[in-house]
Amino acid sequence: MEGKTGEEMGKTLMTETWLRKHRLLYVGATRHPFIRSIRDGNIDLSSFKTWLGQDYVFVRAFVPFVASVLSKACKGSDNSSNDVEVMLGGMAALNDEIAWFKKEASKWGVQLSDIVPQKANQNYCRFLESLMSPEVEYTVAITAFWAIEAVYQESFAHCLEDGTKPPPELQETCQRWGNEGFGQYCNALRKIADRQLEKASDDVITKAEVTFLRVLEHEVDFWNISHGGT
Ligand SMILES: Cc1ncc(CNC=O)c(N)n1
Repeated sequence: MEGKTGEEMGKTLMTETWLRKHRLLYVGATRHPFIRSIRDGNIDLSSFKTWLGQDYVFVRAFVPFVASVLSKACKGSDNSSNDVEVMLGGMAALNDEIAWFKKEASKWGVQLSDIVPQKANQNYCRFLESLMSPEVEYTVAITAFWAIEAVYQESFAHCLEDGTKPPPELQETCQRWGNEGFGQYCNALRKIADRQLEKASDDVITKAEVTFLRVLEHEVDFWNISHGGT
């Protein structure tokens, strides 16, 4: 064992522990009926349009959240230059994503300026705002960031697996979050979160775990919007 790092010895990282412990909720967030209906090709297109408009609102609120995590990274850790680069890549992708939402909305006849955020969306955005407070530790914020991205990555990658038949007009959506590059980006965020969690106090670890669970719950509620939730 001498000279080996924890990872080489197969030490279980915190995110792995949580994904096992909270498996049911994680599966609920990543295998939601909305995602299943895309994967199986029987999605009702009005649900898709609802999701599109609501997600645009969410993504706009997500940008300042990402900026706040990036700002915390600059202040904190010794590995900050790696962390900042990973997140800057995420910011660039968000710029592209907002342009994509506009293009997609016009394709589907969704008027983005008319979107009224639904209750679950408002709650999720308010939660993001609470995480932007300077009192929220970098470790807690990066855990939330990873979880938010990972849910979308895993959900849409699921729609691209062999034997699935997402409608051709939704392929691009699935690719956007289900592609390999986005998967690698999520892994990079996860590594940062695990590294931070390894050196965190019990108190911060507990806060991060609660935050992780809140993200999963908000994601489930968000998917529910497209199925007529409010
Ligand atoms: C509700 C929700 N969660 C996560 C994402 C993925 N992050 C950025 O696009 C998203 N677009 N929407």
